[in-house]
Amino acid sequence: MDVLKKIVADRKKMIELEKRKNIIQDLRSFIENKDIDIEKKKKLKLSKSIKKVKEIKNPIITEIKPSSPSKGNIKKINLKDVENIAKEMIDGGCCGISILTEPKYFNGSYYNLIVARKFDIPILMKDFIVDFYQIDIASEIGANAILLMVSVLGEDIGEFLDYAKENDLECLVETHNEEEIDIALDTGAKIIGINNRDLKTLKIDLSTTEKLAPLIPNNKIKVGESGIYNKEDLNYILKFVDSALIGSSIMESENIKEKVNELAKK
Ligand SMILES: O=C(O)c1ccccc1NCC(=O)[C@H](O)[C@H](O)COP(=O)(O)O
Repeated sequence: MDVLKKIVADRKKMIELEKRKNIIQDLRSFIENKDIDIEKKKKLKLSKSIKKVKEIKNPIITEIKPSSPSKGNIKKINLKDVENIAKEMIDGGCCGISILTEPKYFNGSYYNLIVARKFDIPILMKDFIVDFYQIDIASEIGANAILLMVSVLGEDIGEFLDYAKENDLECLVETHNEEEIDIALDTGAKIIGINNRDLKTLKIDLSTTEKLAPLIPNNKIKVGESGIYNKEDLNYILKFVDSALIGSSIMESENIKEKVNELAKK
């Protein structure tokens, strides 16, 4: 079984457990104790932020990613660290923060998203969404956008987009090839991601963005994802898309604020 299939199979089992445990109740209590105005934060829009930042800086969505199947452990972090990392990313000039919430393979957590939610920055809930229940969670914890993967949802992705819209969530619709782009375009997705990482082999090929971006009309917001390590990689990717999603290289950095600042500077 390839990595993506394994992640998705495990995620489906975990979600059934989360439903049985009524995890939404626990998340609500945690939010209450943090005194965060979720309704106010939910008004932030990732799409708007990308467009606005693009005029002055490189619009980068920085990712809080403690571990991954390709890298293993990237940075061991607790909730206080998450808060500090989110602050450093914002001070460095990111246009949005992506937060991994998948626990088994990425060591992510819904609680990581909630503690970063104190800041006024659009937040993308990065998970392997296979069930509407996860969209309910994203909405409860104040995410502004969610990731929907064509490789996981196929043609069903339209229903997930509609349900996300009903919940006032923007969607980053992720694609890896021409067929997936056709599906994304058929659904009317507004923000389309191109992942440079082959999720079966985990190999990175930055030229995926160059090959696929011209297939997406320019009235869409295009995001190049994965494998961006330095300014040269970023400048190459931003020749074809509006924004870039960067995780590992920022998380591995000793000084996150400086690294984000260096990348975000035009
Ligand atoms: O990152 C992985 O190893 C991975 C493996 C299997 C499925 C998804 C995976 N990553 C998800 C992502 O799309 C990235 O976290 C994101 O684009 C940032 O990538 P990077 O800058 O290369 O960490």
